[in-house]
Amino acid sequence: MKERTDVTIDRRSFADKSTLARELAESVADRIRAAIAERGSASIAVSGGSTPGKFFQALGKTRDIDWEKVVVTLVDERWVDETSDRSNALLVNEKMLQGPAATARFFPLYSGGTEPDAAQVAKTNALMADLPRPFAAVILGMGNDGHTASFFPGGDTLDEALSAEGPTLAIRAPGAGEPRITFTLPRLLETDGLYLHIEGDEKATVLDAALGEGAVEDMPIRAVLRSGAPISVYWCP
Ligand SMILES: O=C(O)[C@H](O)[C@@H](O)[C@H](O)[C@H](O)COP(=O)(O)O
Repeated sequence: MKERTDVTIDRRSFADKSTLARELAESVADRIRAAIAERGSASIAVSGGSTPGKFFQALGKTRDIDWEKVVVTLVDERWVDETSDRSNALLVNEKMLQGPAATARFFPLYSGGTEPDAAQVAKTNALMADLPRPFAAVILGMGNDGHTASFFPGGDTLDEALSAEGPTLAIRAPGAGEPRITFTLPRLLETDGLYLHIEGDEKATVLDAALGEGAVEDMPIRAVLRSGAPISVYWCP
């Protein structure tokens, strides 16, 4: 397993958060432009949380992208509406979909109500039927417990999340706070470019542990790292 991950993981280190944000935005912008040139449109799926704000701002300011042909969605979402400061959609709207990127379309994962029950998830999945496929870029984050997207240790639908076509499903986990909705792993791997954006020494240590031996259930990001899909890790202190 180690040999296989070594050849597919490209680890890049940057001096600081601003440099990382700029370089990641440039790489994702290249993917978006290439997808539009090849397929006429582009979709990207981004992570929420505390890490990606600067990257969102850098990407959203990029002028030489035909943003009207771009659909932005999230790899996962907390089941809260956009008035909540826990909303990943709110973060994307405030940080990325301003200025040049304001003409992009945003496909939310949250579809209303207090619980992601079957009817609500079906609504989200119906919307995602219009998402350009494959993704031009998928940008993952990682928690210190080894989760990525909403693939949490102890997640009640973790097995399905890592194997089903989806495109999305509900998941609840002790470490997740609210109930969540997440794209499934097979669907996230349908991408021209797969990125992992992490910052700080603690997360570098967590990634090293995830690259070692151990169960996927303990650190679900292992499912991504062991998938054989090429992944670019963007890290800075
Ligand atoms: O909604 C979310 O919480 C995310 O999409 C999640 O998967 C995130 O990427 C990690 O939890 C890292 O979060 P931080 O950037 O806050 O450390």
